[in-house]
Amino acid sequence: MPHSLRWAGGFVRPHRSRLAVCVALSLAGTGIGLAQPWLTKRIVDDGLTGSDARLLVLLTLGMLAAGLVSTLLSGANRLVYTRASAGVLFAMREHVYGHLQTLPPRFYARWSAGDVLGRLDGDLAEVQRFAVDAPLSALNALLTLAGAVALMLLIDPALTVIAFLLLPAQALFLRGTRSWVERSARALRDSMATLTGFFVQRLSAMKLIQSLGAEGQEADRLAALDRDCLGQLLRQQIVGIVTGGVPGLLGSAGTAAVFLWGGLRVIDGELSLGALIAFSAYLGRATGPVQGLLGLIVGAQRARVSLDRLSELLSESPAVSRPARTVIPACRGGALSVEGIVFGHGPGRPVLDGLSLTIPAGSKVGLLGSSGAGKSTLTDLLHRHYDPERGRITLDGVDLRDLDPALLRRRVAVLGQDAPLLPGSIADNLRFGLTAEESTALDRDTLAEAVAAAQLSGWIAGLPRGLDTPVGAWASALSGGQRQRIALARCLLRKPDLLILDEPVSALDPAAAERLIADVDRLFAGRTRLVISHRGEALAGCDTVYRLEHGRLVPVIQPLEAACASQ
Ligand SMILES: Nc1ncnc2c1ncn2[C@@H]1O[C@H](COP(=O)(O)OP(=O)(O)OP(=O)(O)O)[C@@H](O)[C@H]1O
Repeated sequence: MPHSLRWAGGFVRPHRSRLAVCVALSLAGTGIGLAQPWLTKRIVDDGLTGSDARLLVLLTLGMLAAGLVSTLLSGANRLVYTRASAGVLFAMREHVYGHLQTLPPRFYARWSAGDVLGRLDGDLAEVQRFAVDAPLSALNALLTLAGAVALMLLIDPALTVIAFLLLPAQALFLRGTRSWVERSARALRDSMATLTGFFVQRLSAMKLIQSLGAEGQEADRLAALDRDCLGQLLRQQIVGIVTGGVPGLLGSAGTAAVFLWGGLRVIDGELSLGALIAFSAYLGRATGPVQGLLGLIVGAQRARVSLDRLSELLSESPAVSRPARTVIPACRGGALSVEGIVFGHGPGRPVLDGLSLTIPAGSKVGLLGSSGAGKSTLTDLLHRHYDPERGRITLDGVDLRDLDPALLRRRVAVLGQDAPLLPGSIADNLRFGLTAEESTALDRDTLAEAVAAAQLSGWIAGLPRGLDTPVGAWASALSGGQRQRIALARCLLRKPDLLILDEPVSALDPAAAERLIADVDRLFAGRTRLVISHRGEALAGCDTVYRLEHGRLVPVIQPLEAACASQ
């Protein structure tokens, strides 16, 4: 927790001056607010009782002016506060998203999108609220309380002691409910994350749900999740009612005691009526800050749960580290050398076990392997999502560990089987990943050339907005072949030294597959290519073909058709 609080504090610090302005504005507002009961006392005791009409007018005008200034101050305060608190939230979110971008595919295989989203959204907001609001509210409450208590002491010290006699009991009660509050907050957060996860998964699998006629079951599943979430919400409300209600009741008991004791003293003539009215008004002013301070105890307990949930996300570490000093390769031919690498997804279970592979610059090498043999794992290592446990991989003679990962991924392009696109236009997808300068330098003619080379010109010419046609949120309006070809054009624009084709034709019919491979061979002729596929047509024309077996590569010497058929 202290570590997590320090983490949250780091985002609040840059907004210190804005928050100080908020404190100053709210203190000024509080000061003006505190003058009001005093004005009331003067109106009752001096204006009314003393029958002084001129003083009465002056005091009521003073009250009006105080109200106006207080409204202006509170408006300005809200604007400055929103700027600071939104700034903190966005900075925290950018930090967590930045961290998520460093995590390996293994993380995304293990964590559900809903769970990550729940932490990125609800938990971050909870922490931000607490990190910004707690110090402000505590300071505000303490100062308001100090002002109100000072004035209450001035009016009647004994009555002040009576008013706050039950305060320790209120604080002790809230400390005692801590684990209950934390359990209910965590259960609610988990339940909401499950609901978010449900929508994320189901929306992307809607076609499958419809094709399997599973709409009814899915509606039932959602209703069950809703019921669980409702149960947690009600539980949270009960926690809120109890943790707010019991201290509130104790506070009311204090107020009742003030009226009883103070009233008796007014009857005995030991206290003026105006003094009791002013005292009770200050007590009213003090009740808010007291409840606010007590509420902070519960807020801290809830924020602790969210901080813990965020810490779990932030403690996930990247699988690879950036080199202390990056090496710039002397040449850029795309020669690849894999030297006896060992790698597994869990301890003692190597997927690649002493695998070696040499691809001379400019050659085309094929790779066969049954499902689960480790082909995608090898691709992930070549793109440095992971480092081998033993052995090394070099590109143009430089260990991948010594290359800037961003530069490596520019030089090694992967054309995978599902070619995902991002929301935006076709042109946006083609430019995706280029730096701002590269993107600006990329004119429409170059884009059109890449599109023509990837055999997309005819299709794009028929689209109403050409290259600016949006591909849709999940690009589901495009065929697998169209997505593949957009991805191919994108690869072309990046001019990689090594192109890895990981099951590039699995979504295509044989004729389309043959055309795509012929186009790749034409467009990337002379560049280094590693083609991973079960299909003979993808491996045709390879200089060498290997089979991945038991974590190692063996050269395929039999004819390709026979080798593919045996997969
Ligand atoms: N994130 C992961 N965590 C644990 N095990 C994993 C993970 N990713 C892959 N594996 C396991 O590693 C082995 C190799 O998987 P990989 O995806 O590399 O195989 P593949 O040859 O590409 O298979 P396919 O042709 O079916 O895509 C499999 O047994 C797989 O279950």
